[in-house]
Amino acid sequence: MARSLLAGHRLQHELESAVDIVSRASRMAREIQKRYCDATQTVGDATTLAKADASPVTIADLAVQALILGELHMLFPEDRFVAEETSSSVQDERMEGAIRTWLTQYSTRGVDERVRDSIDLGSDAGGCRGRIWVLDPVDGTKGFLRNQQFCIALALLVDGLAELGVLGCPNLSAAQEAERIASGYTEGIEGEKCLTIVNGTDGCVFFAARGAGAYMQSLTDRREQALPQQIHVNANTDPSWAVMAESVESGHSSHSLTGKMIRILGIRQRLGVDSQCKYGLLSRGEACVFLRFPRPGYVENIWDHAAGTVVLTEAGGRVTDALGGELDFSHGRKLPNVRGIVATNGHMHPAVLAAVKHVLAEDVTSG
Ligand SMILES: Nc1ncnc2c1ncn2[C@@H]1O[C@H](COP(=O)(O)O)[C@@H](OP(=O)(O)O)[C@H]1O
Ligand SMILES: [Mg+2]
Repeated sequence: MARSLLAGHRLQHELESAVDIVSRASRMAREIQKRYCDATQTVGDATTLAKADASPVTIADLAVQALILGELHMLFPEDRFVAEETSSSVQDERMEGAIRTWLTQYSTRGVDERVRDSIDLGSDAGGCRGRIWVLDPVDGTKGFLRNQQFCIALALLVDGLAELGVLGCPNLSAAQEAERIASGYTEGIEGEKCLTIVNGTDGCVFFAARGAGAYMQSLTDRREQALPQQIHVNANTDPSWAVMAESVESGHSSHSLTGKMIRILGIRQRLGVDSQCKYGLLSRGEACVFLRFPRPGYVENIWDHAAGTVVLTEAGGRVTDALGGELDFSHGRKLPNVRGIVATNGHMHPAVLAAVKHVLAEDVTSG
């Protein structure tokens, strides 16, 4: 696995451990999803509750956070953690018991007795000093509840710099071309295709270390199919071939703005995918552009981009804000002063930034 690929790398042990833990957490989350979620969005009562911001939080978020932070803390006791959930979302003893049952099956290091403590390890303020693991336990919670794509995203910051990134994508097949189908997630204009991805049977995990490349391996139990392979962005600059990935949820990213941007570029294929799976898709060459434009005033969380940024950058791509500035994960739990996320295969970055700038300027004038 990561062992042979990164032999001698100074963060080899960290990356190997992270890939192992995220892979187990991904299998666990997929099993929880299979059990509780269906395509009609009916979700078992015991698994869903509303946080103050009304986003759905499931047993999966909490169990994944407890598993990953609990195990990393045992391995690297001096390290700090920034993660999305807190133990205040563990409603009652029954829910805690359910989480513990899942951990007993998927943890190899016995974190099951300390569910709440493990979850609350993730409350660090972040910043520019020391080693900080950054976790989104279930990124794309809405996709999870629709029984579609979601992702377990883990990064390691060292003195504010994102050094490692791991993306566990339980429903994204490791096959180079994930099966796509037409989707009504957004309305395109005539001649535009709006697509989404069909759940695969194996799932995959992406991982990267700064300076050492990006890799992907299948989450299948079949060892011969689980060998890691190095991945690269595609070299495409032809818009007629290009695919733009974006959020399924228009509340997370304006489909109207991204539509205007791709029309300037001449891109005709839009791919709606939840979570940081989008960074993975660009990293293995299946999409050229990922655009994200939340409502003005929305401030991004570092756990929504840190892992994806390392993977895509190491695969040869670029990630910036709408003005072309690098994302800076050293300011705490948030990414302040970032308007829009622009990720590309690198080759298309200048053209995409120009189109983004044009549309945003028009938006301000008309707005
Ligand atoms: N109003 C909003 N605008 C932009 N992003 C939002 C949002 N509400 C939630 N999000 C973020 O968008 C992420 C999902 O992005 P995507 O649409 O690409 O799947 C969510 O991650 P979680 O699902 O981990 O909460 C959450 O952090
Ligand atoms: Mg998220």
